[in-house]
Amino acid sequence: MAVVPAGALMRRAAFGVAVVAAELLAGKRRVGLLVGAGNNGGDALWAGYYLRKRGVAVSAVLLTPDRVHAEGLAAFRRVGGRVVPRLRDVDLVIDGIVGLSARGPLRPDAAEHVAHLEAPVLSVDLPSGVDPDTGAVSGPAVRAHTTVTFGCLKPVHALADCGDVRLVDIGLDGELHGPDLVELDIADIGVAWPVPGPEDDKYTQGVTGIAAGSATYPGAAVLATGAALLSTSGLVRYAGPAAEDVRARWPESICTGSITDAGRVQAWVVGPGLGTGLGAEAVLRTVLEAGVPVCADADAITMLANNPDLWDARDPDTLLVLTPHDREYERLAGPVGTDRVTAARKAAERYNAVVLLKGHATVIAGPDGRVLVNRARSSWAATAGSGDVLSGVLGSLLAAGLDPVLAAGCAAKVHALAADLASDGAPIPATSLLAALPDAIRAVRPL
Ligand SMILES: NC(=O)C1=CN([C@@H]2O[C@H](COP(=O)(O)OP(=O)(O)OC[C@H]3O[C@@H](n4cnc5c(N)ncnc54)[C@H](O)[C@@H]3O)[C@@H](O)[C@H]2O)[C@@H](O)CC1
Ligand SMILES: [K+]
Repeated sequence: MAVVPAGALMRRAAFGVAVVAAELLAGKRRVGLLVGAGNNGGDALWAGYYLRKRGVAVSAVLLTPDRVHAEGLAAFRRVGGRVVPRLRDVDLVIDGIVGLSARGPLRPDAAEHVAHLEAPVLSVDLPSGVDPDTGAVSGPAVRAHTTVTFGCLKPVHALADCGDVRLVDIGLDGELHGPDLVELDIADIGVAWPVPGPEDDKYTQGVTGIAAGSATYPGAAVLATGAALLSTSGLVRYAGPAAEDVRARWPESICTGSITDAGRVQAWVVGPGLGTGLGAEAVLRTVLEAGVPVCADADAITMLANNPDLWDARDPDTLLVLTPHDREYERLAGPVGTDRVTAARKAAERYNAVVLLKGHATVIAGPDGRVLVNRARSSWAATAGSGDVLSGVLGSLLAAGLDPVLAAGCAAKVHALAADLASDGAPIPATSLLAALPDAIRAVRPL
């Protein structure tokens, strides 16, 4: 703002909104603006100005007429924009209610206008009512078909549903500091995913150990072992009471009934279906003492939360990835609350571990402060056994020697992708998600 003429950034932003609006209109001609008190409303008014100049009919509801962007309103009126009490018969709504300074849900009068909309909504910067920093929705909020944002993506775009997000360059290059959150894309994952080279054999690619399952829950062991087998070409060892079931389903795995004769591994997965009794505690202790990276999931997290003495089994330099859902997180570190990034960071720091907090937006925090986010495109992965598959994938990436934050990010993304591919619009069990892992890995691998 110090180096460009006053108002220039807003007009660039608004021009970007108008271009996307024209594209969404696809020849239709009536646009309605919802205009709030700040610069977000100013953007909407200026977008209305540019659309008017293209011959679009634009009407605007001023939610706070006494606090409106004065220049934007004057420009809008100059080209024949109309101020109306209520939007009627429009083909597209531009949401300029609140932007980056928003706090809390929509106020009742704004909520009332939004509740009756039938046309698709194009949100300026973010869907109003969604928290810009956390993506939390704590009351009425706009549901955006498309969001146009400026300069860089904000946390809300990675954490919440903003519809199709379009980024408009307004000339901030060089003025922005590095990102607070990173979302891995397919190319990042394709480059990182371990595949065998000409010099490799079954041992050089990392041996994954699976300490999971019980007489009651043998399926968790079968799913986690299968996921590890399908994710990399390294060997997989299973140790535990589900050895018979695992061997029957996965003859290529090496199965033993007890952790004590499992043999050497390069990483352990511990917890899925394991139970929380004394035997399970002994297994967890053995795994933590092994001095190799550990992915601790499900019952392992519960045991670590209930019995802090177990932490003493771990050499503090042993890499640990914890993969809690919200209830498991709560046992470890208290309620997650609405700020999932801060929650994941807090637990990562407290336990000197990588924390993968599961959710529609999965947040991964490293003890070094790095944070990755992966927003699933669907919710089909929210099914029983899905977490067992995730931990198996993650364990095999740890065994292959991937950095644990990267391993967690790659596992979360490929897991979500496998759910999408398997589902194709219908509910799926975790076995189908598992079966889709090879397709998901093929989809991220470079050509
Ligand atoms: N900072 C920049 O460089 C640029 C900012 N631009 C726009 O400016 C926006 C930020 O503008 P402002 O800082 O003026 O603030 P906003 O337009 O986000 O909010 C305006 C005011 O609304 C009130 N408010 C907060 N929460 C509310 C709620 N839940 N319901 C009703 N009212 C609420 C507050 O009094 C707040 O100050 C960005 O989102 C973007 O659209 C763009 O023009 C491009 C350049
Ligand atoms: K908005």
